[in-house]
Amino acid sequence: MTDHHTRLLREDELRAANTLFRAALHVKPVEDEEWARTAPGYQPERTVGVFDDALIGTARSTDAELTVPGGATLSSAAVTGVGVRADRTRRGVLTELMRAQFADFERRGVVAATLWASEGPIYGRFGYGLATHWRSCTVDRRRAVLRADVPAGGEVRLIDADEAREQLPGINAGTLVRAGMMTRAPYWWAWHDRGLRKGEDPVTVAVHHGERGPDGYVVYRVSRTAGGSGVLSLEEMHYANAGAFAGLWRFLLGVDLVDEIATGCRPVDEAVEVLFTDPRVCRVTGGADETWLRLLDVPAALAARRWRGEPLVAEVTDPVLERNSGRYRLGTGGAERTDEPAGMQLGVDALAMIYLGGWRPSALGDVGRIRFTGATAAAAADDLFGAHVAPWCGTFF
Ligand SMILES: CC(=O)SCCNC(=O)CCNC(=O)[C@H](O)C(C)(C)COP(=O)(O)OP(=O)(O)OC[C@H]1O[C@@H](n2cnc3c(N)ncnc32)[C@H](O)[C@@H]1OP(=O)(O)O
Repeated sequence: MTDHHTRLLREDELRAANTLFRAALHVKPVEDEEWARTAPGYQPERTVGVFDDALIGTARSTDAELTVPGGATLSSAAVTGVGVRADRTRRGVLTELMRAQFADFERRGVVAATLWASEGPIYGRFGYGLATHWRSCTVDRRRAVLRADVPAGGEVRLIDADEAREQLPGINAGTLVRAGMMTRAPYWWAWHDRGLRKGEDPVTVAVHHGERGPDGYVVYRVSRTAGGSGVLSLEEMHYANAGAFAGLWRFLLGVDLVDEIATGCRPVDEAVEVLFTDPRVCRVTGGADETWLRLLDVPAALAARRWRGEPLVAEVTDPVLERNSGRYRLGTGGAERTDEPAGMQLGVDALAMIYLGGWRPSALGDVGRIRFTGATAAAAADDLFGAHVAPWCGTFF
């Protein structure tokens, strides 16, 4: 790119960035009242802009801690709000935004970045890899009968938007048990609060109380057609334990005037159908990629996660952040740089795909994304990177 400059935006420029982003998504600008509710969702010093004679591109992030296999967390950035003016696309503005963000993340010691991609081909070239997935189901509520062995769960109580603002951050923080889950900054909760207070259908928040207090919640809307059939759409369900999961489902099945419960974006291995005497009352309705992950500091990321099985040397190539390229010995003792010969060779985007356990390394080997040397390397990599639980973020940003 020529004739441009890139910098962090000032507070009085954030609304223009929001308008630009919305226009890039073909959505009209927010009104004044809505902007007052939107602005608190912008973390200061985290919105980048590219200018020529005006603002032509923007991207922002919020700080988060990302859970990795084994339960440790990484300092991370949740990237969103990426947009380039329609008359300035395909001339390197996004590339410049990514460069500026990566430089800022490096300065601040951020180890990983995640995002929800609007389109699949955009972010791989910058080293992001598709790391987590979701699936959605519809439960036929009138036919659904819980099995006798499903835990009873505790009491479920409705709370209003003010109580939700106060209580949900604490409850959510106790539920981040899966790899791929992230802490939510106050800026994220400001955005969530806005969502609770707008829209045609009322939003309901219900909290589960277990033996040790609040340990899960659901956020949902119910829409009813003129013919009278009702659909309960789950916007969020988070729980810290099996009792809360069962207790929340028991509550949802009891909500009146509902024919179907649409789960929204859930973990691919969440055993919803197994709750019911007839698993077929739960129909899988969709699935897609959830978050993309960029490992910005590969040595720190590899050192943080748990490894199982026999050691293996991985040779990583990172054309964008060259400092990450090199060989790493991975094993139960940890991860460290080495000169030993490699058993697997892969790009940093493929490393991001397998890092949280969302893909088997051997499956990526089958399609040419990872090269293995030696008869046992693929199986060893599957053991090393294997996760017992499917990674899932569960936070939209
Ligand atoms: C995390 C989020 O916020 S997701 C939301 C992302 N934003 C949107 O989808 C809004 C609509 N789209 C846009 O604003 C822009 O088209 C962007 C941000 C996706 C891309 O911005 P651009 O400035 O055009 O990207 P840039 O010119 O740097 O492209 C770099 C490369 O990516 C490719 N590329 C960029 N966008 C796309 C795309 N949507 N599909 C396929 N390839 C793409 C370009 O062709 C280019 O490839 P090349 O280097 O081989 O020529």
